[in-house]
Amino acid sequence: MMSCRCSPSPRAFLPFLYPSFSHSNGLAAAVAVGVAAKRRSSTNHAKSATRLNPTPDDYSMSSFADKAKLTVYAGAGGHGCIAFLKEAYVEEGPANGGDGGHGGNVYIQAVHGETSLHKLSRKSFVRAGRGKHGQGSSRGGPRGDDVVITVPVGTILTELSRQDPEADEAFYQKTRRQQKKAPMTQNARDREREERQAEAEAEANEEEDEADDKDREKWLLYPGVSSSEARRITLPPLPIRERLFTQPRGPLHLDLSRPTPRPILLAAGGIGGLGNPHFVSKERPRPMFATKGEDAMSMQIELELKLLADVGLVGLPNAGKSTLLRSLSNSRARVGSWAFTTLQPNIGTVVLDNNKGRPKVTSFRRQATAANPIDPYGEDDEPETELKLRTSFTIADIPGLIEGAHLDKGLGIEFLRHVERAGVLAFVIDLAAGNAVEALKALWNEVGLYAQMREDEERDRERAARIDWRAEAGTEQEEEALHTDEWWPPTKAMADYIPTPDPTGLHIAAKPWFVVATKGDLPDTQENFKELRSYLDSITDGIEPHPSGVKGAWTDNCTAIPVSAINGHGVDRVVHWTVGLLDG
Ligand SMILES: Nc1nc2c(ncn2[C@@H]2O[C@H](COP(=O)(O)OP(=O)(O)OP(=O)(O)O)[C@@H](O)[C@H]2O)c(=O)[nH]1
Ligand SMILES: [Mg+2]
Repeated sequence: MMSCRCSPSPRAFLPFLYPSFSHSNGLAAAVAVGVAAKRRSSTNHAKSATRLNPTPDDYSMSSFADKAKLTVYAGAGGHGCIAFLKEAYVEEGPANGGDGGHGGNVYIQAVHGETSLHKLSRKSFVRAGRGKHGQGSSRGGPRGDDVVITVPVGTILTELSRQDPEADEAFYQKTRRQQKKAPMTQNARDREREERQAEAEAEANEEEDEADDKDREKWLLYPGVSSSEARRITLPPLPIRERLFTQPRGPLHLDLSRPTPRPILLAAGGIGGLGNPHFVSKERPRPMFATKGEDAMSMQIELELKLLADVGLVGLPNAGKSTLLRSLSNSRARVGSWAFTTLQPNIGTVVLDNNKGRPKVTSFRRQATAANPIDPYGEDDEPETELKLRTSFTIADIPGLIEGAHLDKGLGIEFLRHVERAGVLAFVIDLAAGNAVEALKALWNEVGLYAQMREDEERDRERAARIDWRAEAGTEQEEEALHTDEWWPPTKAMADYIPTPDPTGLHIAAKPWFVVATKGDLPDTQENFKELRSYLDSITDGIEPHPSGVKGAWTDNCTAIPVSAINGHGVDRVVHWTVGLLDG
């Protein structure tokens, strides 16, 4: 049996959270001195294992991945069929080849319940089903199966590149038409030009042949047709057809920060080919050809998950973040008395009234109204919202930051992107591990540098998006397409649009924040706390600048809450304070 290493009374652990005990009670003071003598580090692993002071192997393992790169393939269309009715006494039956089925689509949907991209990160591609070929007796091929990629809420999709045979074809046809028009505008009197025209025509003829060959590739001929017969067959012009679903224009950038009620189309399936009955005419009662199905389009995408928690815990390694998360929620985050115990982010849910003694906190959150549930393309910046009673909030605990994290020291600052979207930041500072003010400044410095880096990246991305590579950009066709295409909002005319950049770092520094001064049970921490609190007061009063140095940052009410997470003391104040900040 394990010996009880717990102090019999909480007083010994709380020299300043409950200062009256340590001063009025001589015994408690003596115990506190004893504890101080035993303490080598600021950690507390000399106590018996409890839920808040677990053994390092008492944690729930979760597979977590926050990035995935995938190639998505839409389904290709099935080929049309060349068939004729065969019946007794009907010698040459009419054409009855069925059409090919359309290819399946690839969709993406953000859902609650998914928490990680780990399943997708193990895949390199996602493929929708291809349309089946048409068959005789006018049997059309069934459509290919659609695929829905489900991702956690908070995923950002960025399109890296795409191969779209239909867009390539449209581009090719367009350049062909332009080349055909060009000779007509030649000046007939200019001999030199005439010569060049002749040359151009010869070239054009060659190209025409090539084009014919290209068009021929899109046809299927009856297998019984010999090659000499095949050459003699005159094929009708290729029918102009549209995909069943309109392919959204690229490059896509979707911020799935809310659940999407319906899947969003990423890659539209190819069109199925036409069976031979479509080409029956007076002159050609038995067409020996059908069209092939369209090749599938493919797209390379990058998925990046930014966890969507209401509160983000930021702290140095070993500060006590995971213990705090455990004390606030049912989380089973790993706790250990060494740096970098936490290697992957943990999310915990704080239930506001769990009927287990936590005082009921009434809080309201804004959420999109049912009438205006989601705008997946981020066009609608200010969706209509309604107030809903908040029953819980979520906290993200991430690996500890060290000084120089922006230089990729420690685990780097990659994980900060998970707290970047949090409504409130809570800086967890170990009162027993050196000067708390210095620790807070160091943390804010790293957060500020990270914010700058992200803003630079974002600006580069926007700049790249401003270059419109499409062939039809700014032309009549584009205008037309914009009006007929209801699904996809018009692309922003970016060339003359220069976004006014936010002051550097402000998107994080503008968030409300507070400090959780933890390990308050350890002795000699009171002075440190006092200094921290007076520093925070002077920030609120405008005497000291914001610790990140960013101008215009949030300094409305900077405070520090002393807690002893390991004993669960003071954590209710953290809940109340957080809710106050979240409600704004
Ligand atoms: N005395 C005391 N010890 C604490 C308290 N909170 C955490 N600890 C101890 O501090 C050590 C580190 O705690 P963790 O919660 O793992 O710290 P962390 O910030 O998550 O660490 P990393 O994940 O490595 O960044 C553990 O040994 C805890 O038992 C506290 O309030 N009082
Ligand atoms: Mg941890």
